[in-house]
Amino acid sequence: MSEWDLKILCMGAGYVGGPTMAVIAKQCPKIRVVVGDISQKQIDGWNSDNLPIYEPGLLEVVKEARGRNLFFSTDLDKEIQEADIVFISVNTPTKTSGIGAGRAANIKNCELCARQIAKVAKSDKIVVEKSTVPVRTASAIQRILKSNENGNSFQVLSNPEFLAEGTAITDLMNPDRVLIGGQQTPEGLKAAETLASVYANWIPREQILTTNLWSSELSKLVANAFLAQRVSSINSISALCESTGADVSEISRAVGMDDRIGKRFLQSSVGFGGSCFQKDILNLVYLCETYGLQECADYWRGVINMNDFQKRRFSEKVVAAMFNTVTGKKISILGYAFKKDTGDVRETPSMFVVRDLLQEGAKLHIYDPQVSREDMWSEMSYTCGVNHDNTPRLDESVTTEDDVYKTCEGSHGVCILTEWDEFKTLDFKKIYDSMAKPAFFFDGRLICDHKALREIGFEVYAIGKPDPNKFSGV
Ligand SMILES: NC(=O)c1ccc[n+]([C@@H]2O[C@H](COP(=O)([O-])OP(=O)(O)OC[C@H]3O[C@@H](n4cnc5c(N)ncnc54)[C@H](O)[C@@H]3O)[C@@H](O)[C@H]2O)c1
Ligand SMILES: O=c1ccn([C@@H]2O[C@H](COP(=O)(O)OP(=O)(O)O[C@H]3O[C@H](CO)[C@@H](O)[C@H](O)[C@H]3O)[C@@H](O)[C@H]2O)c(=O)[nH]1
Repeated sequence: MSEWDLKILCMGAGYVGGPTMAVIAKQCPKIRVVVGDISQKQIDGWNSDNLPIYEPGLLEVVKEARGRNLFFSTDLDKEIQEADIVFISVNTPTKTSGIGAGRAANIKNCELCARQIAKVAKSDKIVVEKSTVPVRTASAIQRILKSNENGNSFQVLSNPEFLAEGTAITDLMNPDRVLIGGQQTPEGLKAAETLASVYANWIPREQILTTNLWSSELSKLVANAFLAQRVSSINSISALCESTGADVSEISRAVGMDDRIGKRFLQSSVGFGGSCFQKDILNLVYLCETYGLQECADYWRGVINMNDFQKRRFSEKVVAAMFNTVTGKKISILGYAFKKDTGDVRETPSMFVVRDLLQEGAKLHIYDPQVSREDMWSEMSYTCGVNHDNTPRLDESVTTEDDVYKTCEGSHGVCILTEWDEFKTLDFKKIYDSMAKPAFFFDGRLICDHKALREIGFEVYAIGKPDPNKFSGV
Protein backbone atom coordinates (compact mmCIF):
# COMPACT_ATOMS: atom_id res chain seq x y z
CA MET A 1 0.00 0.00 0.00
CA SER A 2 1.34 3.41 -0.98
CA GLU A 3 1.67 5.97 1.79
CA TRP A 4 0.09 8.48 -0.63
CA ASP A 5 -3.56 8.99 -1.61
CA LEU A 6 -2.46 10.08 -5.08
CA LYS A 7 0.74 10.88 -6.96
CA ILE A 8 0.98 13.90 -9.22
CA LEU A 9 3.71 14.94 -11.63
CA CYS A 10 3.76 18.34 -13.30
CA MET A 11 5.94 18.64 -16.41
CA GLY A 12 7.17 22.25 -16.51
CA ALA A 13 8.44 24.12 -13.46
CA GLY A 14 7.78 27.68 -14.60
CA TYR A 15 5.51 30.53 -13.50
CA VAL A 16 2.50 28.21 -13.54
CA GLY A 17 3.84 24.73 -12.74
CA GLY A 18 5.87 25.85 -9.70
CA PRO A 19 3.28 27.92 -7.79
CA THR A 20 0.29 25.73 -8.77
CA MET A 21 1.90 22.53 -7.59
CA ALA A 22 3.30 24.18 -4.46
CA VAL A 23 -0.25 25.18 -3.48
CA ILE A 24 -1.68 21.72 -4.26
CA ALA A 25 1.08 20.19 -2.10
CA LYS A 26 0.45 22.66 0.71
CA GLN A 27 -3.30 22.01 0.69
CA CYS A 28 -3.13 18.24 0.20
CA PRO A 29 -0.44 16.72 2.46
CA LYS A 30 -1.52 13.19 1.49
CA ILE A 31 -0.82 13.76 -2.19
CA ARG A 32 2.76 13.40 -3.42
CA VAL A 33 3.53 16.23 -5.83
CA VAL A 34 6.59 16.31 -8.06
CA VAL A 35 7.42 19.23 -10.32
CA GLY A 36 9.68 18.18 -13.18
CA ASP A 37 11.55 20.13 -15.80
CA ILE A 38 14.14 19.56 -18.50
CA SER A 39 16.11 22.52 -17.17
CA GLN A 40 18.51 21.55 -14.36
CA LYS A 41 19.01 25.24 -13.55
CA GLN A 42 15.28 25.70 -13.02
CA ILE A 43 15.04 22.65 -10.75
CA ASP A 44 18.13 23.68 -8.75
CA GLY A 45 16.44 27.03 -8.21
CA TRP A 46 13.25 25.41 -6.90
CA ASN A 47 15.33 23.27 -4.55
CA SER A 48 17.02 26.36 -3.09
CA ASP A 49 15.83 29.44 -1.19
CA ASN A 50 16.54 31.51 -4.28
CA LEU A 51 13.46 30.43 -6.29
CA PRO A 52 13.60 30.92 -10.06
CA ILE A 53 10.62 33.31 -9.98
CA TYR A 54 9.60 36.17 -7.71
CA GLU A 55 6.06 35.87 -6.40
CA PRO A 56 4.85 37.26 -3.06
CA GLY A 57 4.27 34.47 -0.51
CA LEU A 58 5.64 31.72 -2.75
CA LEU A 59 8.79 30.90 -0.78
CA GLU A 60 6.77 30.33 2.40
CA VAL A 61 4.43 27.91 0.62
CA VAL A 62 7.32 26.04 -1.01
CA LYS A 63 9.20 25.80 2.27
CA GLU A 64 6.16 24.39 4.07
CA ALA A 65 5.72 21.49 1.64
CA ARG A 66 9.16 20.91 0.09
CA GLY A 67 10.68 17.63 1.25
CA ARG A 68 7.34 16.64 2.86
CA ASN A 69 5.14 15.98 -0.17
CA LEU A 70 6.58 18.45 -2.70
CA PHE A 71 9.63 17.55 -4.74
CA PHE A 72 11.45 19.05 -7.73
CA SER A 73 13.26 16.80 -10.17
CA THR A 74 14.68 16.43 -13.66
CA ASP A 75 14.11 12.67 -13.67
CA LEU A 76 10.96 12.89 -15.75
CA ASP A 77 10.89 9.27 -16.94
CA LYS A 78 10.91 7.90 -13.40
CA GLU A 79 8.31 10.39 -12.19
CA ILE A 80 5.98 9.72 -15.15
CA GLN A 81 5.98 6.05 -14.19
CA GLU A 82 5.18 6.87 -10.57
CA ALA A 83 2.39 9.35 -11.24
CA ASP A 84 -1.38 8.81 -11.36
CA ILE A 85 -1.94 12.28 -12.79
CA VAL A 86 0.50 14.08 -15.10
CA PHE A 87 0.02 17.81 -15.65
CA ILE A 88 1.54 19.38 -18.74
CA SER A 89 2.47 22.96 -17.83
CA VAL A 90 5.07 23.85 -20.41
CA ASN A 91 5.46 27.06 -22.38
CA THR A 92 3.35 27.51 -25.52
CA PRO A 93 4.78 30.67 -27.13
CA THR A 94 3.62 32.31 -30.35
CA LYS A 95 5.21 30.67 -33.37
CA THR A 96 8.00 32.74 -34.87
CA SER A 97 8.27 30.93 -38.19
CA GLY A 98 6.38 28.59 -40.48
CA ILE A 99 2.62 28.29 -40.86
CA GLY A 100 0.78 30.76 -38.63
CA ALA A 101 4.02 32.56 -37.65
CA GLY A 102 3.34 35.55 -35.41
CA ARG A 103 -0.14 34.27 -34.52
CA ALA A 104 -0.46 30.56 -33.86
CA ALA A 105 0.64 29.11 -30.51
CA ASN A 106 3.47 26.62 -30.71
CA ILE A 107 2.36 23.45 -28.92
CA LYS A 108 5.56 21.56 -29.72
CA ASN A 109 6.47 21.29 -26.01
CA CYS A 110 3.05 19.83 -25.14
CA GLU A 111 3.42 17.28 -27.89
CA LEU A 112 6.90 16.30 -26.67
CA CYS A 113 5.49 15.74 -23.18
CA ALA A 114 2.69 13.57 -24.56
CA ARG A 115 5.18 11.48 -26.52
CA GLN A 116 7.39 11.03 -23.47
CA ILE A 117 4.41 10.00 -21.31
CA ALA A 118 3.25 7.48 -23.92
CA LYS A 119 6.74 6.07 -24.27
CA VAL A 120 7.62 5.48 -20.64
CA ALA A 121 4.29 4.98 -18.84
CA LYS A 122 3.69 1.54 -17.38
CA SER A 123 0.19 2.15 -16.02
CA ASP A 124 -3.02 4.06 -16.82
CA LYS A 125 -2.85 7.81 -16.26
CA ILE A 126 -4.83 11.00 -16.32
CA VAL A 127 -3.04 13.59 -18.44
CA VAL A 128 -3.99 17.20 -17.70
CA GLU A 129 -3.42 20.10 -20.07
CA LYS A 130 -2.49 22.99 -17.79
CA SER A 131 -0.75 24.95 -20.54
CA THR A 132 -2.84 27.42 -22.52
CA VAL A 133 -3.45 25.77 -25.89
CA PRO A 134 -5.51 26.22 -29.05
CA VAL A 135 -8.96 24.67 -28.88
CA ARG A 136 -8.88 20.98 -29.91
CA THR A 137 -5.28 20.40 -28.74
CA ALA A 138 -6.58 17.67 -26.42
CA SER A 139 -7.54 15.61 -29.44
CA ALA A 140 -3.93 15.77 -30.72
CA ILE A 141 -2.61 14.80 -27.28
CA GLN A 142 -5.15 11.98 -27.05
CA ARG A 143 -4.12 10.65 -30.47
CA ILE A 144 -0.42 10.73 -29.63
CA LEU A 145 -1.05 8.93 -26.36
CA LYS A 146 -3.36 6.39 -27.97
CA SER A 147 -1.11 5.52 -30.87
CA ASN A 148 1.84 4.94 -28.55
CA GLU A 149 0.23 3.26 -25.60
CA ASN A 150 1.75 0.00 -24.39
CA GLY A 151 -1.58 -1.38 -23.34
CA ASN A 152 -2.19 1.57 -20.99
CA SER A 153 -5.15 3.89 -21.24
CA PHE A 154 -4.96 7.64 -20.86
CA GLN A 155 -7.69 10.16 -20.15
CA VAL A 156 -6.94 13.72 -21.26
CA LEU A 157 -8.39 16.62 -19.29
CA SER A 158 -8.18 20.35 -19.86
CA ASN A 159 -7.59 22.37 -16.68
CA PRO A 160 -6.46 25.85 -17.74
CA GLU A 161 -4.86 28.13 -15.18
CA PHE A 162 -6.21 31.60 -14.43
CA LEU A 163 -3.63 32.86 -11.93
CA ALA A 164 -2.12 36.28 -12.54
CA GLU A 165 1.52 36.96 -11.82
CA GLY A 166 2.18 38.96 -8.69
CA THR A 167 -0.94 37.53 -7.02
CA ALA A 168 -0.39 33.86 -7.90
CA ILE A 169 -0.60 32.50 -4.37
CA THR A 170 -3.82 34.30 -3.41
CA ASP A 171 -5.31 33.45 -6.82
CA LEU A 172 -4.49 29.77 -6.31
CA MET A 173 -5.72 29.71 -2.73
CA ASN A 174 -8.98 31.52 -3.56
CA PRO A 175 -9.68 31.11 -7.27
CA ASP A 176 -12.87 32.55 -8.76
CA ARG A 177 -13.30 29.16 -10.34
CA VAL A 178 -11.43 26.00 -11.31
CA LEU A 179 -12.27 24.77 -14.79
CA ILE A 180 -12.02 21.11 -15.75
CA GLY A 181 -12.89 19.93 -19.24
CA GLY A 182 -13.16 16.27 -20.06
CA GLN A 183 -14.68 13.84 -22.48
CA GLN A 184 -18.35 13.25 -21.76
CA THR A 185 -17.87 9.49 -21.44
CA PRO A 186 -17.97 7.42 -18.22
CA GLU A 187 -14.11 7.26 -18.22
CA GLY A 188 -13.79 10.98 -18.99
CA LEU A 189 -16.27 11.96 -16.27
CA LYS A 190 -14.49 9.71 -13.77
CA ALA A 191 -11.13 11.32 -14.57
CA ALA A 192 -12.65 14.80 -14.20
CA GLU A 193 -14.06 13.79 -10.81
CA THR A 194 -10.63 12.53 -9.67
CA LEU A 195 -9.09 15.89 -10.52
CA ALA A 196 -12.02 17.81 -9.02
CA SER A 197 -11.55 15.93 -5.76
CA VAL A 198 -7.96 17.21 -5.54
CA TYR A 199 -9.10 20.84 -5.76
CA ALA A 200 -12.05 20.13 -3.47
CA ASN A 201 -9.53 19.84 -0.62
CA TRP A 202 -9.69 23.63 -0.36
CA ILE A 203 -12.04 24.99 -3.02
CA PRO A 204 -15.84 24.89 -2.62
CA ARG A 205 -17.44 22.41 -5.00
CA GLU A 206 -19.69 25.04 -6.57
CA GLN A 207 -16.58 26.86 -7.81
CA ILE A 208 -15.26 23.77 -9.57
CA LEU A 209 -16.76 23.89 -13.02
CA THR A 210 -16.79 20.91 -15.35
CA THR A 211 -17.38 21.24 -19.10
CA ASN A 212 -16.56 19.43 -22.28
CA LEU A 213 -12.93 19.55 -23.42
CA TRP A 214 -13.36 22.17 -26.13
CA SER A 215 -15.29 24.63 -23.97
CA SER A 216 -12.58 24.43 -21.35
CA GLU A 217 -9.71 24.99 -23.79
CA LEU A 218 -11.51 27.86 -25.49
CA SER A 219 -12.69 29.51 -22.24
CA LYS A 220 -9.10 30.18 -21.29
CA LEU A 221 -8.40 32.11 -24.49
CA VAL A 222 -11.71 33.94 -24.19
CA ALA A 223 -11.08 34.97 -20.56
CA ASN A 224 -7.76 36.55 -21.48
CA ALA A 225 -9.20 38.15 -24.60
CA PHE A 226 -12.02 39.74 -22.56
CA LEU A 227 -9.62 41.03 -19.90
CA ALA A 228 -7.22 42.48 -22.45
CA GLN A 229 -10.12 43.96 -24.37
CA ARG A 230 -11.11 45.98 -21.30
CA VAL A 231 -7.59 47.39 -21.01
CA SER A 232 -7.50 48.28 -24.71
CA SER A 233 -10.99 49.79 -24.47
CA ILE A 234 -10.07 52.13 -21.63
CA ASN A 235 -6.73 52.93 -23.29
CA SER A 236 -8.54 53.98 -26.46
CA ILE A 237 -10.59 56.34 -24.30
CA SER A 238 -7.41 57.71 -22.66
CA ALA A 239 -6.35 59.14 -26.01
CA LEU A 240 -9.74 60.79 -26.42
CA CYS A 241 -9.49 62.20 -22.88
CA GLU A 242 -6.21 63.91 -23.66
CA SER A 243 -7.82 65.60 -26.65
CA THR A 244 -10.98 66.70 -24.87
CA GLY A 245 -10.09 67.53 -21.27
CA ALA A 246 -11.89 64.52 -19.79
CA ASP A 247 -10.03 62.49 -17.16
CA VAL A 248 -9.66 58.76 -17.78
CA SER A 249 -9.62 57.85 -14.07
CA GLU A 250 -12.92 59.66 -13.57
CA ILE A 251 -14.33 57.79 -16.54
CA SER A 252 -13.14 54.41 -15.23
CA ARG A 253 -14.82 55.17 -11.92
CA ALA A 254 -18.05 56.42 -13.46
CA VAL A 255 -18.32 53.55 -15.91
CA GLY A 256 -17.08 50.83 -13.54
CA MET A 257 -19.67 51.67 -10.87
CA ASP A 258 -22.26 50.18 -13.19
CA ASP A 259 -22.50 46.63 -11.83
CA ARG A 260 -23.03 45.33 -15.33
CA ILE A 261 -19.62 46.68 -16.35
CA GLY A 262 -17.65 46.25 -13.12
CA LYS A 263 -14.61 48.10 -11.79
CA ARG A 264 -11.72 45.81 -12.55
CA PHE A 265 -9.33 45.95 -15.50
CA LEU A 266 -10.25 49.53 -16.32
CA GLN A 267 -6.92 51.03 -15.24
CA SER A 268 -5.52 52.95 -18.17
CA SER A 269 -1.82 52.38 -18.74
CA VAL A 270 1.07 52.50 -21.16
CA GLY A 271 -0.32 49.20 -22.46
CA PHE A 272 -0.69 45.63 -21.33
CA GLY A 273 2.25 43.26 -21.30
CA GLY A 274 3.06 39.81 -19.98
CA SER A 275 3.49 36.45 -21.58
CA CYS A 276 -0.22 35.73 -21.94
CA PHE A 277 -2.53 38.45 -23.22
CA GLN A 278 -0.94 39.06 -26.60
CA LYS A 279 -0.03 35.41 -27.16
CA ASP A 280 -3.51 34.17 -26.32
CA ILE A 281 -5.35 36.78 -28.39
CA LEU A 282 -3.10 36.03 -31.36
CA ASN A 283 -3.91 32.38 -30.80
CA LEU A 284 -7.63 33.25 -30.89
CA VAL A 285 -7.15 35.37 -34.01
CA TYR A 286 -5.41 32.48 -35.72
CA LEU A 287 -8.13 30.04 -34.73
CA CYS A 288 -10.80 32.35 -36.16
CA GLU A 289 -8.84 32.63 -39.40
CA THR A 290 -8.37 28.87 -39.55
CA TYR A 291 -12.12 28.38 -39.36
CA GLY A 292 -12.73 31.04 -42.02
CA LEU A 293 -14.07 33.64 -39.58
CA GLN A 294 -12.11 36.68 -40.79
CA GLU A 295 -14.47 39.25 -39.20
CA CYS A 296 -14.06 37.58 -35.81
CA ALA A 297 -10.28 37.49 -36.30
CA ASP A 298 -10.23 41.21 -37.19
CA TYR A 299 -12.36 42.06 -34.17
CA TRP A 300 -9.88 40.50 -31.72
CA ARG A 301 -6.84 41.71 -33.66
CA GLY A 302 -8.11 45.22 -32.88
CA VAL A 303 -7.35 44.67 -29.18
CA ILE A 304 -3.68 44.16 -29.99
CA ASN A 305 -3.59 47.00 -32.52
CA MET A 306 -4.91 49.34 -29.82
CA ASN A 307 -2.25 48.11 -27.38
CA ASP A 308 0.50 48.74 -29.93
CA PHE A 309 -0.94 52.20 -30.55
CA GLN A 310 -0.92 52.98 -26.82
CA LYS A 311 2.73 51.98 -26.34
CA ARG A 312 3.79 53.97 -29.40
CA ARG A 313 1.66 56.95 -28.37
CA PHE A 314 3.48 57.10 -25.03
CA SER A 315 6.95 57.17 -26.64
CA GLU A 316 5.80 59.78 -29.14
CA LYS A 317 4.48 61.92 -26.30
CA VAL A 318 7.86 61.77 -24.52
CA VAL A 319 9.68 62.93 -27.64
CA ALA A 320 7.11 65.61 -28.50
CA ALA A 321 7.08 67.06 -24.98
CA MET A 322 10.87 67.29 -24.85
CA PHE A 323 11.03 69.72 -27.79
CA ASN A 324 10.74 67.00 -30.41
CA THR A 325 14.14 65.55 -29.70
CA VAL A 326 15.61 63.26 -27.08
CA THR A 327 18.88 62.69 -28.88
CA GLY A 328 21.70 62.58 -26.34
CA LYS A 329 19.29 63.32 -23.46
CA LYS A 330 19.28 61.22 -20.32
CA ILE A 331 15.89 59.66 -19.64
CA SER A 332 15.18 57.60 -16.53
CA ILE A 333 12.96 54.56 -16.84
CA LEU A 334 11.36 53.58 -13.54
CA GLY A 335 9.99 50.07 -13.81
CA TYR A 336 10.77 47.36 -16.30
CA ALA A 337 8.56 44.45 -15.18
CA PHE A 338 5.27 44.10 -17.08
CA LYS A 339 3.35 44.79 -13.83
CA LYS A 340 4.19 45.23 -10.17
CA ASP A 341 5.13 42.39 -7.83
CA THR A 342 6.78 40.27 -10.51
CA GLY A 343 10.23 40.12 -12.01
CA ASP A 344 8.78 38.94 -15.33
CA VAL A 345 9.64 41.05 -18.36
CA ARG A 346 8.00 39.05 -21.14
CA GLU A 347 6.27 41.45 -23.56
CA THR A 348 6.69 44.25 -21.04
CA PRO A 349 5.51 47.63 -22.42
CA SER A 350 8.68 49.17 -20.94
CA MET A 351 10.73 47.36 -23.50
CA PHE A 352 8.84 48.91 -26.39
CA VAL A 353 9.18 52.40 -24.95
CA VAL A 354 12.89 51.70 -24.42
CA ARG A 355 13.22 50.56 -28.02
CA ASP A 356 11.48 53.68 -29.38
CA LEU A 357 13.55 56.05 -27.23
CA LEU A 358 16.79 54.31 -28.17
CA GLN A 359 15.91 54.74 -31.82
CA GLU A 360 15.52 58.47 -31.08
CA GLY A 361 19.06 58.53 -29.67
CA ALA A 362 18.24 58.87 -25.95
CA LYS A 363 20.56 57.69 -23.17
CA LEU A 364 18.50 55.50 -20.86
CA HIS A 365 19.00 54.70 -17.19
CA ILE A 366 16.71 51.90 -16.01
CA TYR A 367 15.69 50.94 -12.49
CA ASP A 368 13.39 48.11 -11.42
CA PRO A 369 13.25 46.68 -7.89
CA GLN A 370 12.86 43.05 -9.02
CA VAL A 371 14.13 42.63 -12.56
CA SER A 372 17.70 41.41 -12.80
CA ARG A 373 20.08 43.17 -15.16
CA GLU A 374 20.54 39.83 -16.92
CA ASP A 375 16.80 39.58 -17.67
CA MET A 376 16.56 43.22 -18.80
CA TRP A 377 19.49 42.71 -21.09
CA SER A 378 18.34 39.50 -22.70
CA GLU A 379 14.84 40.85 -23.42
CA MET A 380 16.29 44.11 -24.77
CA SER A 381 18.86 42.40 -26.93
CA TYR A 382 16.06 40.34 -28.40
CA THR A 383 13.73 43.25 -29.13
CA CYS A 384 16.16 46.06 -29.89
CA GLY A 385 19.60 44.54 -30.03
CA VAL A 386 22.38 44.69 -32.53
CA ASN A 387 20.38 42.89 -35.17
CA HIS A 388 17.90 45.71 -35.40
CA ASP A 389 18.79 48.50 -37.79
CA ASN A 390 18.71 52.06 -36.48
CA THR A 391 19.08 51.02 -32.85
CA PRO A 392 22.29 52.15 -31.19
CA ARG A 393 24.30 49.52 -29.35
CA LEU A 394 22.68 48.73 -26.03
CA ASP A 395 25.82 48.92 -23.92
CA GLU A 396 26.53 52.45 -25.16
CA SER A 397 23.02 53.74 -24.57
CA VAL A 398 21.55 51.84 -21.64
CA THR A 399 22.66 51.81 -18.00
CA THR A 400 20.93 49.63 -15.44
CA GLU A 401 20.81 51.08 -11.93
CA ASP A 402 20.27 49.76 -8.39
CA ASP A 403 19.30 53.07 -6.84
CA VAL A 404 16.24 54.99 -7.94
CA TYR A 405 17.63 58.44 -6.99
CA LYS A 406 20.88 57.82 -8.85
CA THR A 407 18.82 56.70 -11.84
CA CYS A 408 17.09 60.09 -11.97
CA GLU A 409 20.15 62.26 -11.24
CA GLY A 410 20.89 64.65 -14.10
CA SER A 411 18.09 63.26 -16.26
CA HIS A 412 15.93 65.41 -18.54
CA GLY A 413 12.88 63.20 -18.09
CA VAL A 414 11.52 60.45 -15.83
CA CYS A 415 9.10 57.79 -17.10
CA ILE A 416 7.08 55.61 -14.72
CA LEU A 417 6.42 52.40 -16.62
CA THR A 418 5.57 49.86 -13.88
CA GLU A 419 3.20 50.62 -11.02
CA TRP A 420 5.54 49.51 -8.20
CA ASP A 421 4.20 50.77 -4.82
CA GLU A 422 7.60 52.19 -3.89
CA PHE A 423 7.34 54.70 -6.76
CA LYS A 424 4.31 56.33 -5.14
CA THR A 425 6.23 57.50 -2.10
CA LEU A 426 9.52 58.64 -3.62
CA ASP A 427 11.03 61.97 -2.52
CA PHE A 428 10.05 63.77 -5.71
CA LYS A 429 11.48 67.10 -4.52
CA LYS A 430 14.88 65.43 -4.19
CA ILE A 431 14.48 63.92 -7.65
CA TYR A 432 13.42 67.26 -9.15
CA ASP A 433 16.37 69.09 -7.60
CA SER A 434 18.80 66.56 -9.09
CA MET A 435 17.40 66.74 -12.64
CA ALA A 436 18.17 68.94 -15.67
CA LYS A 437 15.56 71.68 -16.19
CA PRO A 438 12.90 71.82 -17.40
CA ALA A 439 12.31 68.51 -15.64
CA PHE A 440 9.81 66.29 -17.45
CA PHE A 441 7.72 63.61 -15.79
CA PHE A 442 5.75 60.98 -17.72
CA ASP A 443 3.37 58.80 -15.72
CA GLY A 444 2.51 55.69 -17.74
CA ARG A 445 0.68 54.04 -14.83
CA LEU A 446 -1.24 56.89 -13.20
CA ILE A 447 0.18 56.23 -9.75
CA CYS A 448 1.51 59.69 -8.81
CA ASP A 449 -0.05 62.88 -7.48
CA HIS A 450 0.29 65.02 -10.58
CA LYS A 451 -0.85 68.22 -8.91
CA ALA A 452 1.87 67.85 -6.25
CA LEU A 453 4.46 67.12 -8.94
CA ARG A 454 3.48 70.27 -10.85
CA GLU A 455 3.78 72.29 -7.65
CA ILE A 456 7.33 71.01 -7.23
CA GLY A 457 8.08 72.27 -10.74
CA PHE A 458 7.81 69.20 -12.98
CA GLU A 459 6.30 69.37 -16.47
CA VAL A 460 3.88 66.44 -16.16
CA TYR A 461 2.32 64.24 -18.82
CA ALA A 462 0.02 61.47 -17.58
CA ILE A 463 -1.90 59.03 -19.73
CA GLY A 464 -5.52 60.07 -20.20
CA LYS A 465 -5.22 63.10 -17.94
CA PRO A 466 -6.06 66.62 -19.08
CA ASP A 467 -3.11 68.99 -19.44
CA PRO A 468 -3.92 72.07 -17.29
CA ASN A 469 -1.89 74.23 -19.71
CA LYS A 470 -4.28 73.23 -22.48
CA PHE A 471 -7.63 73.02 -20.66
CA SER A 472 -8.71 75.47 -17.98
CA GLY A 473 -10.67 74.35 -14.93
CA VAL A 474 -9.48 70.75 -14.96
N1 LIG B 1 2.67 32.88 -16.65
C1 LIG B 1 1.39 32.93 -16.31
O1 LIG B 1 1.00 33.77 -15.52
C2 LIG B 1 0.40 31.95 -16.87
C3 LIG B 1 -0.88 31.89 -16.29
C4 LIG B 1 -1.81 30.99 -16.81
C5 LIG B 1 -1.46 30.15 -17.85
N2 LIG B 1 -0.21 30.21 -18.39
C6 LIG B 1 0.13 29.24 -19.43
O2 LIG B 1 0.82 28.15 -18.80
C7 LIG B 1 1.85 27.63 -19.66
C8 LIG B 1 3.19 27.72 -18.96
O3 LIG B 1 3.49 29.08 -18.76
P1 LIG B 1 4.68 29.54 -17.81
O4 LIG B 1 4.58 31.03 -17.69
O5 LIG B 1 4.70 28.70 -16.58
O6 LIG B 1 5.96 29.16 -18.73
P2 LIG B 1 7.48 29.13 -18.28
O7 LIG B 1 8.27 29.42 -19.49
O8 LIG B 1 7.66 29.96 -17.05
O9 LIG B 1 7.71 27.61 -17.82
C9 LIG B 1 7.65 26.52 -18.69
C10 LIG B 1 8.65 25.47 -18.21
O10 LIG B 1 8.45 24.30 -18.98
C11 LIG B 1 9.71 23.68 -19.17
N3 LIG B 1 9.63 22.72 -20.27
C12 LIG B 1 9.57 22.96 -21.61
N4 LIG B 1 9.48 21.80 -22.29
C13 LIG B 1 9.47 20.81 -21.36
C14 LIG B 1 9.38 19.39 -21.45
N5 LIG B 1 9.28 18.77 -22.63
N6 LIG B 1 9.39 18.68 -20.31
C15 LIG B 1 9.48 19.30 -19.11
N7 LIG B 1 9.58 20.64 -18.96
C16 LIG B 1 9.57 21.38 -20.09
C17 LIG B 1 10.65 24.85 -19.42
O11 LIG B 1 11.99 24.48 -19.18
C18 LIG B 1 10.11 25.88 -18.42
O12 LIG B 1 10.78 25.82 -17.18
C19 LIG B 1 1.74 28.44 -20.95
O13 LIG B 1 0.93 27.74 -21.85
C20 LIG B 1 1.07 29.73 -20.50
O14 LIG B 1 0.34 30.34 -21.55
C21 LIG B 1 0.73 31.08 -17.92
O1 LIG C 1 -6.62 47.56 -15.52
C1 LIG C 1 -5.58 47.04 -15.95
C2 LIG C 1 -5.23 45.70 -15.68
C3 LIG C 1 -4.06 45.19 -16.21
N1 LIG C 1 -3.24 45.97 -16.97
C4 LIG C 1 -2.01 45.40 -17.55
O2 LIG C 1 -2.35 44.19 -18.19
C5 LIG C 1 -1.24 43.28 -18.13
C6 LIG C 1 -1.69 41.93 -17.62
O3 LIG C 1 -2.05 42.04 -16.26
P1 LIG C 1 -2.65 40.83 -15.41
O4 LIG C 1 -3.78 40.27 -16.13
O5 LIG C 1 -2.90 41.34 -14.05
O6 LIG C 1 -1.41 39.84 -15.32
P2 LIG C 1 -1.08 38.42 -16.00
O7 LIG C 1 -0.15 37.73 -15.07
O8 LIG C 1 -0.67 38.63 -17.40
O9 LIG C 1 -2.45 37.59 -15.94
C7 LIG C 1 -3.28 37.41 -17.08
O10 LIG C 1 -2.81 36.37 -17.89
C8 LIG C 1 -2.69 35.10 -17.19
C9 LIG C 1 -2.04 34.13 -18.14
O11 LIG C 1 -2.93 33.54 -19.01
C10 LIG C 1 -4.08 34.66 -16.74
O12 LIG C 1 -4.00 33.41 -16.07
C11 LIG C 1 -4.67 35.74 -15.82
O13 LIG C 1 -5.99 35.36 -15.44
C12 LIG C 1 -4.69 37.07 -16.57
O14 LIG C 1 -5.14 38.11 -15.69
C13 LIG C 1 -0.20 43.96 -17.27
O15 LIG C 1 0.77 44.57 -18.08
C14 LIG C 1 -0.99 45.00 -16.51
O16 LIG C 1 -0.21 46.10 -16.10
C15 LIG C 1 -3.58 47.28 -17.25
O17 LIG C 1 -2.85 47.99 -17.95
N2 LIG C 1 -4.75 47.78 -16.74
